[in-house]
Amino acid sequence: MNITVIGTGYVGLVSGVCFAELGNRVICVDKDSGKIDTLNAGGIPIYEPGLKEMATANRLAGKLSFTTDLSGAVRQSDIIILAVGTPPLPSGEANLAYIDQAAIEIADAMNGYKIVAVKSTVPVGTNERLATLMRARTNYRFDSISLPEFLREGSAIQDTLHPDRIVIGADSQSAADTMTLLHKPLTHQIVVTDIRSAEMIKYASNAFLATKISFINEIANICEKVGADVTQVAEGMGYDRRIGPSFLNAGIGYGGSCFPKDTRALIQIAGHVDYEFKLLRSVVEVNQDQRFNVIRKLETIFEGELRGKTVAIWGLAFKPNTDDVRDSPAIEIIQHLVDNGVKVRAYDPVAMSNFQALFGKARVTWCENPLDTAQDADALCLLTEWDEFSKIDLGRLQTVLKRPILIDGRNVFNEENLLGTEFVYYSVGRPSMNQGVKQKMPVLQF
Ligand SMILES: NC(=O)C1=CN([C@@H]2O[C@H](COP(=O)(O)OP(=O)(O)OC[C@H]3O[C@@H](n4cnc5c(N)ncnc54)[C@H](O)[C@@H]3O)[C@@H](O)[C@H]2O)C=CC1
Ligand SMILES: O=C(O)[C@H]1O[C@H](OP(=O)(O)OP(=O)(O)OC[C@H]2O[C@@H](n3ccc(=O)[nH]c3=O)[C@H](O)[C@@H]2O)[C@H](O)[C@@H](O)[C@@H]1O
Repeated sequence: MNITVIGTGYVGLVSGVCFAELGNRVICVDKDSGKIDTLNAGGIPIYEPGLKEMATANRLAGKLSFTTDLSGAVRQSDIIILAVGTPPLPSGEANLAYIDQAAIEIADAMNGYKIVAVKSTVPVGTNERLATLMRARTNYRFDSISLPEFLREGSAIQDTLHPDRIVIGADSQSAADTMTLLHKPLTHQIVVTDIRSAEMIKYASNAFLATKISFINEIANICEKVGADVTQVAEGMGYDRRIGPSFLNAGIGYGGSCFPKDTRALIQIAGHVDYEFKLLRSVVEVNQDQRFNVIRKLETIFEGELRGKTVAIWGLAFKPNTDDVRDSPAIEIIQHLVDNGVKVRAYDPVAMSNFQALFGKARVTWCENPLDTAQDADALCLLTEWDEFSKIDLGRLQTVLKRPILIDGRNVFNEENLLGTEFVYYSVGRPSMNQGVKQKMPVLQF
């Protein structure tokens, strides 16, 4: 099929490349000419394992091209996929300005029947509103499809080529059939729904996953007080097929461009129809507070006096295998530290320049590798579980730090790693793992 994908962020680029990989002819469009130039020169504007190789192969095979010419691309295609950003407004609502603009541009470029599918995450009712917007500008017939995306950054190709399910929201049977045919090589688990339900499935899925994370983080916080180990608790829970083992890793809370944005947007969507989503409000609140446990642990160790201390930070991306720092918990943690007179030394294997662009280069010492970062620091905080960090020899690390203090925000290290070291070690919800920490568990009263 001939497909145009509009927007070359994570979603647009990965789905465009994967549709080409499946044998379709794909044109990826972006209004950012810098991104298109990079793509045409064989580069990739995001860090995503395996994407560059697959994009290059399909581009050289003539199945994939990149352009800023939206109308030219639309005219050559039967299916238009919208994958532009829907970032949050200060109110928490999704900013639909980009998608509205793209829909207008598509309508103005129409030259015959097309399917217009929205992969961007949009509030319930948006597809209908976009269709109205387009119908006011074109007499050509088109069908709207809600095509929510469930890929994760860092494993985006695997998630796209082997999805758990594909959701197609449609009000036209023939358009639903065409989209089913397009996705058939990927999975048999194709769910066709009405458009509003498809839009809701996306928000409900992200909100549920965020709920799992905040739930296990609260369990971890209680574990720290009652002397249980959250990793054992999560394992024991996860064998129950009704619960499942994934998304039960306690840590510093979720970040990224989607969970924080989509949970807030769903609260707003509910609010617009006079429903207070109390559970989701708490999920957001718990998540917001969880990152400050790192600071609270530092304060406990330094008896409230952080000013003048040097703290090393390992990891700036919101998760490993991505250079994305949007809503990364590291931002607020570092902000709090520098605001309170702490000298911060930071390192991330791939996300450093994106972090600097967002946070500014001043006020932090940027380092070249994990050990250089830890040099003469009073404490080290691990915020992203990159493989590079888990492979570090803690015996060696101990010798470069001024004081062997390690706050492991992602439960990366185990007892074996710590054996023979003198680390003051705190992790998340694993009080029995705490080393060198004077902490007496209370006698539990019933
Ligand atoms: N990042 C992710 O992992 C996932 C994102 N989503 C959703 O997918 C959507 C896109 O997200 P990202 O890929 O992260 O977006 P992004 O913000 O990284 O990229 C969007 C791209 O669209 C381009 N764009 C905006 N308006 C345009 C126009 N009129 N014409 C051509 N290009 C235009 C921008 O220049 C930008 O390059 C969002 O709604 C997001 O919530 C859904 C699942 C996963
Ligand atoms: O809508 C989206 O954009 C995407 O959002 C998430 O994908 P992503 O944000 O790329 O990454 P995740 O792997 O879900 O991690 C999100 C955050 O949760 C944290 N997390 C995840 C899992 C866990 O057990 N514990 C935990 O703290 C991660 O560290 C990270 O900060 C969803 O997993 C995707 O299905 C969805 O398509």
